[in-house]
Amino acid sequence: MEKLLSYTEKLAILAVQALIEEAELTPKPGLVDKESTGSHQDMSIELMIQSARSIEPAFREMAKVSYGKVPSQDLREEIAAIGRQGEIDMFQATGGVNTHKGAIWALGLLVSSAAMNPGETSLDHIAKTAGKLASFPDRNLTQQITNGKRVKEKYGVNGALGEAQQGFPHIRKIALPVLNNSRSRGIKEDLSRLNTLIALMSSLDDTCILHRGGAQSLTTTKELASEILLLGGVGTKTGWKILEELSQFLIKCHASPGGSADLLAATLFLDELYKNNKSYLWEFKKYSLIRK
Ligand SMILES: CC(C)(COP(=O)(O)OP(=O)(O)OC[C@H]1O[C@@H](n2cnc3c(N)ncnc32)[C@H](O)[C@@H]1O)[C@@H](O)C(=O)NCCC(=O)NCCS
Ligand SMILES: Nc1ncnc2c1ncn2[C@@H]1O[C@H](COP(=O)(O)OP(=O)(O)OP(=O)(O)O)[C@@H](O)[C@H]1O
Repeated sequence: MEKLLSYTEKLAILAVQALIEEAELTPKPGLVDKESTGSHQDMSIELMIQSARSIEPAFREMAKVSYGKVPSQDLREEIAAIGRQGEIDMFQATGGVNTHKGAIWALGLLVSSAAMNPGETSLDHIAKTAGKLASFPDRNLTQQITNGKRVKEKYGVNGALGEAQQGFPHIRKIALPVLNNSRSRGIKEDLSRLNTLIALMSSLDDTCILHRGGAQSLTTTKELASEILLLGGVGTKTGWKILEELSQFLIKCHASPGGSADLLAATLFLDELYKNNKSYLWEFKKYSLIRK
């Protein structure tokens, strides 16, 4: 019982920590960071941190109800109800500002999956299990029109729901490989994380960008982000110059890569989870040996 509580509690702490680390990563184009509020007039770094902390009880609850289970319709509905309460807590903490709706969705599913698979070190498996859970229908879905729904229909993109249902391919195939590759090339941690965000932005059909800036903003964002990667990343002089251009561009069209920011936070969560689960397994083996 003690082990169960400490593992699920830890998942919630790791998720909040990932959100805070994403918010604090500076600079980030169009997003709230320690030096700028990007394209967001109603947010600040303090608000982002307050918001992240307000979601911890929801993550803890999601982890608790998911522990040792497998994806099912019942669990999908339980997690959705907790997620919706998490959104209410977030809006209460921020005075009605949407700081982390997309993040609650992505991280909530991944926290649930990590709890379903205690000690699992295959991040692929964790992301795909989260995808299976997200694929059960949301039978309590409200008819409320969201920005995401509006642009998904208009531009025919998958958005946050599709990304999750496919098992988070942008995290598995782009973000985690870029993060690890940047680190192994000796690039500083902050720049490695920034390269990861840029890689996500070069490919994601981010409904946040679409709804504020339209199709041309998304195309230009992807082009500039791809150019940074082709130039060797943000650590190069020319890559950094294009990063500045990308930031100015996003601010000019009031657009923000909120979906990529959510997936960066989710990537940082999985990266820490991997380290945690490796030592969790080791502790578990040690404990079994002592018992024997
Ligand atoms: C699926 C969600 C995100 C609603 O999505 P919708 O498309 O209606 O868009 P909405 O504009 O409300 O929010 C979308 C947010 O997702 C992020 N996002 C945008 N594009 C993408 C993308 N391509 N991939 C991932 N995330 C994205 C952004 O942060 C954006 O703000 C979610 O809020 C939801 O359905 N919640 C119900 C509660 C639930 O089921 N929770 C379960 C797990 S917590
Ligand atoms: N550092 C960050 N800065 C800004 N947004 C972030 C950050 N990290 C994550 N996000 C995500 O971006 C989303 C907010 O984007 P946005 O303000 O465009 O949403 P909206 O409420 O749909 O739009 P609008 O404010 O135009 O009505 C949040 O759901 C959140 O998950």
